[in-house]
Order: sequence, then C-alpha cells, then structure tokens
Amino acid sequence: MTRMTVIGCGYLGAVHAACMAQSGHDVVGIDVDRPKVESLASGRPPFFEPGFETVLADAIASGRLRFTTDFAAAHGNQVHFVCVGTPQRAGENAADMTYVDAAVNALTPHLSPGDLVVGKSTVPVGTAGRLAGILRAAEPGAMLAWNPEFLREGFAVQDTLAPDRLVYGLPAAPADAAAKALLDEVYALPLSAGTPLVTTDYATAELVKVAANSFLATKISFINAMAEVCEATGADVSQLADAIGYDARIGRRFLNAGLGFGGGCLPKDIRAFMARAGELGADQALAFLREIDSINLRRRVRMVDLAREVCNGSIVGRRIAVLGAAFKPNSDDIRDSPALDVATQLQLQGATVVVTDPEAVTNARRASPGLHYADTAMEAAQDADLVMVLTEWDDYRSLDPDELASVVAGKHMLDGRNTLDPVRWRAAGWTYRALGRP
Ligand SMILES: NC(=O)c1ccc[n+]([C@@H]2O[C@H](COP(=O)([O-])OP(=O)(O)OC[C@H]3O[C@@H](n4cnc5c(N)ncnc54)[C@H](O)[C@@H]3O)[C@@H](O)[C@H]2O)c1
Ligand SMILES: O=c1ccn([C@@H]2O[C@H](COP(=O)(O)OP(=O)(O)O[C@H]3O[C@H](CO)[C@@H](O)[C@H](O)[C@H]3O)[C@@H](O)[C@H]2O)c(=O)[nH]1
Repeated sequence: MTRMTVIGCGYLGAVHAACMAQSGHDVVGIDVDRPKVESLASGRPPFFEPGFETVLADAIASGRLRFTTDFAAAHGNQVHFVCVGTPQRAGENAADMTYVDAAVNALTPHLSPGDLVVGKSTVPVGTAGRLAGILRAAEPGAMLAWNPEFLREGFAVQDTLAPDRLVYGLPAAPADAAAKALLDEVYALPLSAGTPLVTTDYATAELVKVAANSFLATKISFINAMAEVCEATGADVSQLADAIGYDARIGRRFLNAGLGFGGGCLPKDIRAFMARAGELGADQALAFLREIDSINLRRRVRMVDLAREVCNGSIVGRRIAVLGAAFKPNSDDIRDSPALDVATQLQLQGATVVVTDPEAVTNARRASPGLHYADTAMEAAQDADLVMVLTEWDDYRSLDPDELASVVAGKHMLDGRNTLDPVRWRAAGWTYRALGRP
C-alpha cells in the first residue's frame, strides 16, 4: 500500500484517484475547484464516465479515498501525481502550463525527502526537466518521474485498472532505482498481470504521449482524406476502411471516417506538439500535423455544406435536429466537440437547431446557450426538416426510422459518423447522406 496524492481531479485525476484506492492504496485527491471536491467527496461524479460512480463509491466506503482543496493533505504521502489540465493557450497553439506550474508550486512546501512527484498531465517535451529543477530547489531529497496517461474517455476505468502499457520517465541515477521501486509498488496490480513496461528518460516519456496522440489523429485524418476522395468519385469509405483494415499492418481501429476528432486531447495535443517542435527548431518534422488538423476541421465545414445541399441550397429558417453533443459517445465531455461545433455553425447560418445527447446536454447548454435543447431524439426531431447524427451513441444507432418518421417534417437523415445502416433508412423512405459514402 502506498500513501499518495492526486492533484487535479478532472476526467483523468478523479478516475486515477478512485482506481488507485480500489487497487489498495491510500489516496487523497486535491483540486482547487471546491464544488468538484465536494461532489467527489460525497460520491457524486462531477462528470459522466461509465463505471466511475461505482468505483468512486466503493473507494470512499473503503476509507482509502478522500478529497480536499487543502494542499497540506499531501504532507506525509510518498507519491504525488500531477493530473491538472494543460489546455490550448487562448489564440495560440501552445499548451497553457500555468495549472501545472501552480500545482507544483503549491505542492513543494509539503514535500519530504524521498517523496516522488509523478507527472501525468500531457506536457511539452522538456517540462519534466524544468520541473525537476524547481523541485530540487524546494526539497533536494524529492524525486520526479514522468508517467504519461493513455486512458480513453468512455473507457477510463478499465484503461486505468488494466492499461495496455506503462511508461516511466525516470530521473538520472542514482535516484532512478528508488523512483522505479515506488512506481512498481503503485502499479503492482497491472505489472503482476503482465502489463508491458517501458522505462526511459523524461524526454522520451513526454514524447511517447504526444507521438501516440499524433499517430491516432493522423490515422483518423488519413481515412477522412480518403473520404473526401470517395465523395469525389462515388466510392464508399466505410468499405474502403474495412478492406484496408484487414491488413494487420494497418488495422481497422481508428479508421472510422466522419466528422473527425475532437475532445480535450487530440486537437490541442497535436497543436501543442507543433508549437513545441517550432521552439526546438524541428517544426519541419511536424509540418504534416498542420495538414492533419486542416483535414479534420474541413470535415465540419463539409458537414454544414451537406446539410445545405440536403435542404435544397439553404438552411435559413430550416429546423434541424442534431443528435449528439459530446465529442464521442459514452462521455459528457463537450471540449472541442465536432457535433456542437457543427450545431453552432448551422444555427449561426440561419437554421433553428435542436440538440440532444444522452449525457452532455447540461454541459452543452452551459457552453452554447444559443442553441435549443431536447431530452430525447424523438423530441429533438419534432417537426425537423433534417435530422443529423453527429455523435455515434448506441441510442441513435438503434433508432427506428418509422418511429422517427412519424414526428419529422421531412425524412432527411445526415449521418455524420457513418454509424447508421443506409439500407434500413432508405428502405423506410428516408434520404440518407453521409460523409464519404454514396
Ligand atoms: N481526459 C483524458 O482522457 C486524458 C487522458 C490522458 C491524459 N490527459 C491529460 O491529463 C491532463 C488533465 O486532463 P483532464 O481531461 O483531466 O482535465 P480536466 O480539466 O477535466 O481536469 C483538470 C483538473 O485540474 C484542476 N486544477 C487546475 N489547476 C489546479 C491546481 N493548481 N491545483 C489543483 N487542481 C487544479 C481543475 O480544477 C480540474 O478539476 C491534461 O494534461 C490532459 O491532456 C487527459
Ligand atoms: O476512428 C475514429 C476514432 C475516433 N474518432 C474521433 O476521435 C476523437 C478522439 O477519440 P478517442 O481517442 O477515442 O478519445 P479520447 O478519450 O480523446 O482519447 C484520446 O486522447 C486521450 C488523452 O490524451 C488519450 O489518453 C487516448 O489514448 C486517446 O485515444 C473523438 O472525437 C472520436 O469521435 C474518429 O473520428 N474516428
């Protein structure tokens, strides 16, 4: 059992804290957001993540997990995870490091010799080296490791309890052995289950994270570029993805064409990576990421154009139902959500847009109060001239075309995620259009 602190209790940190407690460790979660801390402390997740509520409740009931806003609670713990946000800086590509710096500065007065600070936030390469200097000045006996996190929202609990790999960016010898021993104790369960472990230096560990997200973004934009060509030729990008995906060297995962990637990670991480490469004089190496970003953003514009095409050239005054607000299914996260972005553009261009989502309406309403909202797909589709599926929730995949037809004004379906069966919808008398499919 390790006594640990988790600083920053958002989508990453709260799940990490609860899963660490579930794994037998003694955990205190620290966050500056008092309502969030109060919600977590009372066992109420401040966001939707499948399975999290149970893990949180069990961990609190076990007495091994508590939450506070007081950094003094870190005193006496051996390991301190830093999980605060690193969002895109306003008007720039670079990451905003103020939260990481503030967290480390608030932590240092409570450190003791032998403590290990573990960075989990996604950061520009070179951050760990810089933070190690700050720590050394404050508590020479403390150590720093970089341990990037690869969890996916929607699967955060399972990815935390059973990660597909662990990466330790360790300090230089002789501190490396003690740091590794503490991390091995923290991750004893996944390690004993055979989880692959890569031990390396700070810079490599930091780069593994942004390289992984850049690769994933590239895979998505690659298939979306193919979708653009498919549209120009009348070919079908879903069949193309299936066919190339059978090649084990390529693989079918992350080849779902559609509205492209959003969320609190891929878009801002590839931009921050480009910005950091620029600072390092390596901007040419990552020039391709600019194109990955452009292909991705182009999908949103194309989606709005397609809506206009379906509405005979104008969406002004048209009623459009948008099914989906979250950036992906099984999440309430609307950060850089392609669905919400498209809904906003449609509304700005004169349509009346009614948005629904199984979990994200509260967040969407807060971020985009100018849109209209409904609790269900049937409600959103009432009198709609056009229905658009922009987040591929199972609820929408299983919609009955005949039932939906009974409430709409026009039977026009735009599938922004290639998630519906065109044959079924067309057989029920709907016009069905999708990105990259005839
Ligand atoms: N969300 C994911 O799926 C995921 C996965 C892997 C890595 N990451 C990375 O993890 C980091 C956190 O992401 P997130 O999605 O959890 O963000 P988030 O915005 O959901 O959570 C960040 C939390 O940090 C808190 N915070 C800010 N400043 C603080 C301070 N000085 N002291 C204590 N708490 C503070 C905020 O109040 C918030 O609760 C980012 O670097 C992100 O790129 C996220
Ligand atoms: O074939 C696909 C797969 C995904 N997406 C979109 O890509 C975005 C990101 O999806 P996903 O990667 O599943 O979600 P995240 O939870 O943002 O997870 C990514 O970002 C995290 C934060 O860095 C990492 O930890 C994860 O490993 C990485 O997958 C979403 O908008 C998806 O709709 C597609 O358009 N097509």
